[in-house]
Amino acid sequence: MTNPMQLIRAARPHPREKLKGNLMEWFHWLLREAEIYDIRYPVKGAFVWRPYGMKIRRNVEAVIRELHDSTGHQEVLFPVFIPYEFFSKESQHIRGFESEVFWVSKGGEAGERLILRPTSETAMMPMFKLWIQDHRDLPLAVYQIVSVFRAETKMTNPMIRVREISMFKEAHTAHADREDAERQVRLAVDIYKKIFDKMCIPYLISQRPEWDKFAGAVYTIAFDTILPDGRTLQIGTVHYLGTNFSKVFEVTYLRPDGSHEYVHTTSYGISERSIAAMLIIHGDDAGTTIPPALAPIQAVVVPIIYGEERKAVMEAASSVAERLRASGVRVHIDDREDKTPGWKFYYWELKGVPLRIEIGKRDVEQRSVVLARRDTLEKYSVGLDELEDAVKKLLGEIEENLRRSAWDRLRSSVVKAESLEEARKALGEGKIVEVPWSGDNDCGLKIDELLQADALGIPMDAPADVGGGDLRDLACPDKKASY
Ligand SMILES: Nc1ncnc2c1ncn2[C@@H]1O[C@H](COS(=O)(=O)NC(=O)[C@@H](N)CS)[C@@H](O)[C@H]1O
Repeated sequence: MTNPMQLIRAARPHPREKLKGNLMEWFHWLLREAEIYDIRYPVKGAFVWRPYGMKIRRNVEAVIRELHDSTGHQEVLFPVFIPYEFFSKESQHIRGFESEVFWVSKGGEAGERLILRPTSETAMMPMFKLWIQDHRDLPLAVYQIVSVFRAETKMTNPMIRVREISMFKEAHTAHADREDAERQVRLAVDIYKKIFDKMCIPYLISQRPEWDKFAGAVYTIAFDTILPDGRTLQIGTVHYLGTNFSKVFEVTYLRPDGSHEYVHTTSYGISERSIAAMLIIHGDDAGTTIPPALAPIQAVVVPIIYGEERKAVMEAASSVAERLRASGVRVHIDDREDKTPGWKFYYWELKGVPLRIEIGKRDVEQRSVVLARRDTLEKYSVGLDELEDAVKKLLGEIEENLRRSAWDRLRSSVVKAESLEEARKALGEGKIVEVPWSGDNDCGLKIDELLQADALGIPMDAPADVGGGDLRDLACPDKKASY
């Protein structure tokens, strides 16, 4: 049998030059031109999801729901209003969010002070108190995918830093003790790895330093990715909250020995920022490539028609689309008569459709089709008999290539430094630098200051006490000869 797939155009991926210029200018161009999201809505930090964007978002939500529903989480829906007296109970939490809450200024009962949830720990705790009586009610794990509201003081940025976070998946869990709560933390980290792996987003996992953890948390584990301009983006966080919230909300459970104990809680969140990361990381000068698992259209059929053979070509195109649909591929035929094939190629590349199927008169005669990959731009000629297998094989290769090349780029952005000079040089080259740290906070802050950089935290694949290396005194030069 002849090789079912003949390579007819070698790989020559689109350049990524425009992303290196002004990344956010490119990103806003993509959102507008690919009709994903409209940033013209006249409220600061609030934006519109257009139909194509909504389809991408629903696919991401489906992955998030599946991974939560299959690991013991129950989906709930809480009110958007939180009484201020609830919100202000946990001192660290209120300090961390006070300046960012939206207030309901009218419509509440006389004197009732309501805020719009910035996150829902203080909305859920009073209900956990009602739902949890004894150890048999634990562990409790709920999640919701809702809008939350933060009057971000920093500059807002479409889909990345918004004031109505409209795809905020927040999970909240309660446990009998720290050990079980930390089991949940490890489960949450694993769920986030799976979500980002599906989105082909590479990540660094670190435990945030004390001075940069979530307000009210005992500790925060964060997923960061690295954008083409070298900036890091926090795309998900997992918090162990200890009994900080259960104490102030008096959420206890009856133990078998008759004593009452405070529950230990966790919370973990991800938002539309992860979709922004996916679109940017797989972006290029012609648009983006949406990983097949999340692509609203996985294969777009473009009939190549010049003149009278329209009927034969369109019949072949419909038959190819039907066969692929029947095999579970999300496929679309672009049969617009007022657009040329070239225009259509550009249009669907912009929207990130991972695979294009071209069918012309010659293909009909030879009973073959042309498959064009969006990521490498390679083109193959495939016999109709091999259609479904070839399409599925290529979609798998595209996903694998997107993931691997994104990880390669991330790994090449992180270097270890053994001296202050090395660290400074690497930072100057836009790298992420890993330096040994004693774990002492003052030292950590001093390292930030000396290097004029913000610490992401302790790499999670390293033990918590990352001490070691002679840079541990870096931040405390008075204790040691300076460099
Ligand atoms: N203004 C924002 N716009 C878009 N995404 C945001 C914004 N603020 C936070 N996020 C995303 O939401 C995730 C969770 O937010 S958080 O503040 O870190 N954590 C919480 O709110 C916890 N209650 C867990 S649900 C962050 O990791 C970040 O990826």
